[in-house]
Amino acid sequence: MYGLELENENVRNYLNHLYETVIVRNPNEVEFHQAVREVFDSLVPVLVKHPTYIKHRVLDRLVEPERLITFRVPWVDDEGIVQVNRGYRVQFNSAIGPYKGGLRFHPSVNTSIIKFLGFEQIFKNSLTGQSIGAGKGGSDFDPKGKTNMEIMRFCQSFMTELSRFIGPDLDVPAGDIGVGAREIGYMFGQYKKIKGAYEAGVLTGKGINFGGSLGRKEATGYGTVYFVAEMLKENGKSFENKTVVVSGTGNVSIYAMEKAKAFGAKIVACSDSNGYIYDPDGINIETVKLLKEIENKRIKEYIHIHPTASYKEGCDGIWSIPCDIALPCATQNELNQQAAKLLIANGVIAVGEGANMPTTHDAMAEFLEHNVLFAPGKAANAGGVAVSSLEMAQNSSRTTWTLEKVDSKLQTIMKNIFKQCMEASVEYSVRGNLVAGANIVGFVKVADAMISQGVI
Ligand SMILES: NC(=O)C1=CN([C@@H]2O[C@H](COP(=O)(O)OP(=O)(O)OC[C@H]3O[C@@H](n4cnc5c(N)ncnc54)[C@H](O)[C@@H]3O)[C@@H](O)[C@H]2O)C=CC1
Ligand SMILES: O=C(O)CCC(=O)C(=O)O
Repeated sequence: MYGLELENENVRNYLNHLYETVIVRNPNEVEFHQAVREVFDSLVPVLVKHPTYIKHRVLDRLVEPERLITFRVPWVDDEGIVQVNRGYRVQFNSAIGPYKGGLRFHPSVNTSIIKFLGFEQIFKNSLTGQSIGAGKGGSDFDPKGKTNMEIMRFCQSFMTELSRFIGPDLDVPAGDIGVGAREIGYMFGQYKKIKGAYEAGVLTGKGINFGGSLGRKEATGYGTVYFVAEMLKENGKSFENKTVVVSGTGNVSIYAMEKAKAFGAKIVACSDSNGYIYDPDGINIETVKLLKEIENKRIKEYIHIHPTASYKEGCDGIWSIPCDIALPCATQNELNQQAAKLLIANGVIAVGEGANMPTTHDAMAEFLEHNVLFAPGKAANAGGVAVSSLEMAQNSSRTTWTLEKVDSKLQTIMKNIFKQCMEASVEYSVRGNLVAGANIVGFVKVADAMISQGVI
């Protein structure tokens, strides 16, 4: 017993020291520090049991991206004025496959955001069971208020530079915040023009008529709900007749709402970056799709179509609405400790992260302490990148699968992820702690591959 405590302490010291090094080497990158801290916290028992990971300095290597590329993105707006943004691609880890991860266009994008997202992607992509490494990228470009032609010119300029660094067997970007099928289409067109070849597998999330996969658009949101459904089932519960609050009204949120509703839940609230709507009768998802996917309007317009609903400015208030299940699906650190306390006081039974790191460290601790079922983003939102990998498989074999086939594979993948996370939580004596389970399973596969491939 004493021996184990000593080993635990040695491992903790090693991790604390490494964490300090990460802070010193990556100053001011607070989101990246947060993502690293969460993973380190979970890995103590793994390193105690398998000191070989320390001997091979796997974590020391893992926290250092293989490559971080930044570049200038000049473009001309509709007034003929030259604008300049900054582009990023982090190629974090290629131990188990080509770099894979989305592109985010949002004014908040900086090195810290891109690195935290790329770091998360290592474990997430590993969890999918597919052969995909980890990358992430984007730009501080703000798509809000830009015309279609401005978006196209920006995407073309962005891809002109990015095209030097990507390829179907090298690095395969996709969408994220601010990047959907339209942007992927413009970037794909530019890549094709530059390369003079039709390399369908260079991007995923493409339009269905030029190599995109059926079911990719829905995959992240549906996958999140499939994962949460497994977590509820394990605890003798389900979505049936539950009240659900979902933040965001983007790609992930809309399809999480759609699947949760199909599973018998009532969605009472959703948001955008300006505010949130509350509809005690249940949100009409077709109206949300119309406003957001077709008309590109703010969510406050919803109340003009459904007068039973109300609208409030500001996004944080959404967590004060009583619900059984909360699905944060908008952005990082959108659910803080105060919000967690409110949700708990109002009787929340489960939280599923559709977004990447939407829950702050303190808020997550609050949920775990109060036995709220908690599905971490790395596991719960892995369905998107998993179906991206299925898109790559279809592109390589020049085939197109039916929606039923893709969705059935997605369900199997999400069930497997849940099962593995659960089993790891049991093996390492933290039964039901899926944060630890996800970090452990995601880590072990990549770590073993890194050791097998030598010091590179
Ligand atoms: N698109 C995908 O396949 C995947 C996305 N994710 C994550 O899911 C989250 C949402 O991504 P998407 O739905 O693709 O993006 P999106 O651009 O389609 O939608 C983002 C939504 O979040 C809202 N939002 C943005 N900033 C906000 C803020 N500061 N406060 C409140 N709301 C805000 C926007 O108004 C919008 O409704 C992100 O964290 C992303 O990294 C994770 C896995 C895959
Ligand atoms: O589909 C992909 O490649 C990436 C999805 C993504 O960016 C994510 O999982 O956060």
